[in-house]
This record gives sequence, C-alpha cells and structure tokens, in this order.
Amino acid sequence: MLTSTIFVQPTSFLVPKPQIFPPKSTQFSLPTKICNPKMSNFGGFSVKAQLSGEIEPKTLIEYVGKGGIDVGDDLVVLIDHLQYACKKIAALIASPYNSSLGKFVEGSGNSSGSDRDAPKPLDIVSNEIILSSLQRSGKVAVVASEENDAPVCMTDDGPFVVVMDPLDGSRNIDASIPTGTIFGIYNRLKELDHLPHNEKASLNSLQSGTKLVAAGYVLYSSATIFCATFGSGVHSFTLDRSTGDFILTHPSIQIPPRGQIYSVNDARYFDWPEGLRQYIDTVRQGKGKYPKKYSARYICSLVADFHRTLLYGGVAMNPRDHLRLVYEANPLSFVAEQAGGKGSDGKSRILSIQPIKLHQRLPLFLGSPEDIDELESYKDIQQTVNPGYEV
Ligand SMILES: O=P(O)(O)OC[C@H]1O[C@](O)(COP(=O)(O)O)[C@@H](O)[C@@H]1O
Repeated sequence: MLTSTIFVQPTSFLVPKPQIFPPKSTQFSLPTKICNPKMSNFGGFSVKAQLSGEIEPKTLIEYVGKGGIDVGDDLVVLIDHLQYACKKIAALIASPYNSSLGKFVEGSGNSSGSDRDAPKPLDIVSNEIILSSLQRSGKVAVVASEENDAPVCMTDDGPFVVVMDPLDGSRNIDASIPTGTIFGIYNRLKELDHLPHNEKASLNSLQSGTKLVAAGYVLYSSATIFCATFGSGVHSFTLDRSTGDFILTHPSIQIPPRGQIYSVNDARYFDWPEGLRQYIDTVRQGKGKYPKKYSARYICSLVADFHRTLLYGGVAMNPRDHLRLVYEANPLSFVAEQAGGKGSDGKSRILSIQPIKLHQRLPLFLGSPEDIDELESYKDIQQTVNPGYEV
C-alpha cells in the first residue's frame, strides 16, 4: 500500500525501552569461551576484559558511541531509535497474532465491516513503527520508504535522511520465512533547505549511494541480527532476548573472495538472457573459474539471501528489474563493498548509478568479488523478458 507525503513533528528524543525485557541491571556477561573466536578482537577497538576472565559484550549503542567508533551523538540517537523500532518488529513477527499493533484501526480507512479485526499487513505495521520511532528521534529530516509513494518530511533541521524498506520478503511471512528491514542513512543536504518541502524531500532521498553515511539491515530469523556499516567495515549484532540488547557478535565481517553458492529464482531460467544461462550452467557443472560444482540456495527473501551470501560467499541475484535502487540495492551494495564484496546491476557498480526516481527498479547482483567479476564477464546477464513477473 502506498501513501502520500506526510508531515510529522518530533515529540521526544528519548526511546522508551521495550517493556518485555528485564532492566539493564540484570544484564549478564557472555563468557569468553562461548563467544565467536573473532570476539576476542572487537573490530579494532578496546574491550573491557574482566578479572573473571569474561569479556563484557559490547552493545550496538556502545559500539557506535564514544567508547566505540564514535559516530557522533546525532547518529547514535537515530540508531537507538531505529534499533528500538526493529526490536518491536522482531517481537511482532515472532508472534504476529498476539499484538494489538496488528489490528486495523476503526475509522483509519483501512477497515470495512468484517475485516475490521483482521491483522494489518506486517509490512504496513513495520513502516508505521519505524516512521514513528524516527520521528521521535528528532534527528531525521526526511524518510523515503518503499511503503510510501512520496518521502515523509519530519524535522526540518534533522541532520539525516533515511531510506528504507521496512519489511522486505513479507510475502513469505505466513510461512514464517525470514524477513528483514533494510536501511540507508544520508546527511541532509543543507544547500537544499530553501526549496519547497516536496522538492527538497525528493532530492534529499535521491542522493547517490556513494554518499551513504551508514547502511545495513535487520534480519528477523531464528536470531534477530542487526548488521551495519558506518563506513569502516561491516559489523553484526545479535539480539540478546534476555536483555533486549543487540550484542556485537560478528565484528569486521569479510565476505569470502569466492563462494560456492548461487542464489537466484531459477524458475525464470527460460526468461533469462543467454549470458546468465551460460553462467549458471557453467558453475552448476563446476566448469567455471572455480573448479567445483556450485550449490543453489534461494529463500526469496532478499535480506536472508544477502546475509547468507555475506557470511558464506557466492552470489545473490535478481536479474530482472524488480528490486529498488534507493531502498534495497544501494544500502546492500554499500554493506557488500564494506565487507570486500561487490554490488552490480550486471553492467555497472550499483553505488555509481544516480537514482532518478524514488521507486526505481533494476537488476541486482551482490556477492563475492571474484564471483561477481566472473558473472559480469558473461556480459548479457540482465533479464529483459517478463521483467514484471508477479507471483
Ligand atoms: O519473485 P522474485 O523475482 O524471485 O523476487 C523475489 C524478491 O522479491 C522480494 O520479495 C521483494 O519484493 P517486494 O519488494 O515486492 O516485496 C525480495 O525479498 C526477494 O528477493
């Protein structure tokens, strides 16, 4: 569902802590021995080793704050509000029929007669949760969401612009398949402040991906993972449900230079161009530059397919004009590059493509640098036949 431009006012700078978690004083420390071995080096910044031999886990907010990489108070406040919203979404997805948030509101224009108590689609609810949290942060001038046809104006002097897909993969949600939130953060372009609201909101949202200050995603799966880059590497944080904190579990993620997995909806094989068919046929048979047969993995949920690719290597792709440059391709390409990988539309680097339209769609290929190079060498890999295919 798409809605038009909305103007909302900030009400508070403080994020209420979720009620479902115990207070901070009950936090525990992860014993060193159960940590990922990489945790002994928290991505280059110091950690407090305790006398007991335990390492105090670093939370997302500690990581971005003054004791960590210090991204600046304004961005810390924004991230705090974003993570709060994503925790609410995670809780909602985990028990979707157990929350008043998921109901149509009488008189909202969304209900009629018998469907008044039907659950609201979770992508719409997720959009509302994030918008309201970002509004309360007071740090966001404009939000461009995949769920709104025009950008949402918030605080005029908010230092940041947020682009987001609030809940990607939601068409699979009834089957409890993983879903995700994708976000990108830009600085507000102050030189546009004199323009009318609609114009400056639109131009702020159409910034080149090379201008991203931060980007990432939240994966809602068996674990809830907040994975982000602030321009110096990629780090992921796992939600500790006993404390409600995102804990740094995977610092300085590096995508393997080459993987052995391709991820694509290959039911479209006969709509693919010759180059893409040849590439897939070649790696399936182990006849590519890497002399082993590739495996196929396709969840049909972009964040989940990308997260696996980031950790295991290989290539995740959607060769048709389906995924959005502003909300999906740019943020994920920034993450991919910061992890040593690549993001391409099959011909060009994603981040170098200047967005022209807010909801602009394009083919997307993300993954290990050697796999993307090999795939691009087949030239003809963008699907043009039946690009608008709907399931
Ligand atoms: O139908 P296809 O081409 O396999 O596309 C699947 C892709 O579409 C998505 O579901 C997003 O589509 P929507 O933006 O329409 O929700 C991704 O999560 C997934 O990777």
